[in-house]
Amino acid sequence: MEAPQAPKQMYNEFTLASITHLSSSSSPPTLSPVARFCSDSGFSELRFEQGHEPVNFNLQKTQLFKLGPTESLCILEGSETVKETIYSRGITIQFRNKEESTSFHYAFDQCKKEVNAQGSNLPNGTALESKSKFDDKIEASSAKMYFHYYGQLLHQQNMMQDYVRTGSYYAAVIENRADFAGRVVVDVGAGSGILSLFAAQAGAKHVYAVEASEMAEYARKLIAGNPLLSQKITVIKGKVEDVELPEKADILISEPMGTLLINERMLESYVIARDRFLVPNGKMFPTLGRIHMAPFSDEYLYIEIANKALFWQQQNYYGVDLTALHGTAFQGYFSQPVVDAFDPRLLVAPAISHVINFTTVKEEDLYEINVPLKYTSPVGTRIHGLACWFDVLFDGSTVQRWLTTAPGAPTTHWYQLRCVLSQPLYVMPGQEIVGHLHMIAHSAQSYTINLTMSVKMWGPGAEQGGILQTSSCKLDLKEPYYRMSQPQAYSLTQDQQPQQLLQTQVLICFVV
Ligand SMILES: C[S@@+](CC[C@H](N)C(=O)[O-])C[C@H]1O[C@@H](n2cnc3c(N)ncnc32)[C@H](O)[C@@H]1O
Repeated sequence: MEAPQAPKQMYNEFTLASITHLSSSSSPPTLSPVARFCSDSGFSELRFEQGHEPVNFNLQKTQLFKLGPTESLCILEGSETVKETIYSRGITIQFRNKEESTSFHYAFDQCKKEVNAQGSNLPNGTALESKSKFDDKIEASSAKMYFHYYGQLLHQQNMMQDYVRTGSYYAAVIENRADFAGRVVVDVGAGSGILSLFAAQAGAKHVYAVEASEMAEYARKLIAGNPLLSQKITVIKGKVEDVELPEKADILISEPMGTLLINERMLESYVIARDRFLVPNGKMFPTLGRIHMAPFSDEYLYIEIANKALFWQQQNYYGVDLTALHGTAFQGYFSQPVVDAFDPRLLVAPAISHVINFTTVKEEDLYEINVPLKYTSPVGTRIHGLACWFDVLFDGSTVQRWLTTAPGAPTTHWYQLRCVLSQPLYVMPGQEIVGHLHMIAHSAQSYTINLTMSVKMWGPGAEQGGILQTSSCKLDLKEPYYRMSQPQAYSLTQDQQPQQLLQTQVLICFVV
């Protein structure tokens, strides 16, 4: 067969013999319509012009089939939704001759190739073509910023310099040599490659270090700089959702934890890597994670946040009354979770824990997490919200090791997180606090948090379960307020019973 002649110009115009819309096949075919490849609207389109009403087919979603030498069928997938049913649109094209048909098909294929090559770099920045499970659920702009961040050495250094974190990983690996020696390891999100190097030190047979960001190049360099270990490590640049590995892994190692454990949504990638690469009953380091939640009382923090909105209470800011925006600003400040290291004496009751077992959890289970809350306050105080932190377990065959981010424990770069209520709750000693912490994943690699806390009636009538006060807030885990103070000595004027609370905290953090 003769190779088709390239059309003189791409994005060409073709005069056709006729076109027929499949959805209105009873109407007579329109004569001498024009088909044009263009990108006027920012998308690459195939435009059919017939009279006044052009019909546009987005090339990303369009397929072209040959029905005969001069007849073709053009289908635009899923172009219309009627009552939740998705319909495609189709047009049969009659060409004036074989040559024009060939030329049109060639132009179509070339434009299609260009569109696919552009991928997520389309003019409006939207990724129309889903390439992987990751791209399906994560906004391209978020992923771009995320991997740009991790592609920089300074951010990898920041994590490596968290010695609580990195030291715990090192100890967990080296103390559990038996789990690594002679085994195939996959490092999920290898970053600088540091965990791969630990695994190689522990005698791994081979380590596949999978890293999606530009950091993969630095990891190669770092690993090559350690020749005794480098023979055993292969760096693979790509997302764990997409890459292929030559063999299955006996053990996965990863550091997929974000603020509150779940921020960044990397746990999902860890679970996908498990399903793609791990042998049945293979090990995962870390093995499980727990989110701990406890009510707290912190008058200073509350006032600090409320005061931020005071700016908007000015009635004469260069002659302008700002008060119309005070309410919005006030709510805005309370929609930011606070990240800092706080004194554990601020906790009002023992924590409740939500366990995520990485070896069994389904990826979808991480899309929405709902934790019922129930506490009894041992003291009378004002509750300002919910304090949260996490820990992970390395369930080694030799040693079980925990890495904790609890308040009062050595501070990590994750600190702790507090959801602050704009309406604090008053509790009496012995009163019950109930509520929910509801976390819903969003496409910017984080979660929307809905917190509701209620204080049940105390005293006569409490058996009826009446509710006195309810307070709730909605926060975006992606937009925290980094307060980052070191633990401070809090004065006893905050209605605290330090000794009792300290004991509570010790119980929560270290009895596992
Ligand atoms: C928290 S850092 C940990 C880096 C390194 N493992 C360490 O412990 O120092 C997470 C790393 O995983 C990478 N990453 C995140 N999601 C990924 C994915 N789906 N596929 C491959 N790498 C990913 C990030 O680019 C980042 O370098």
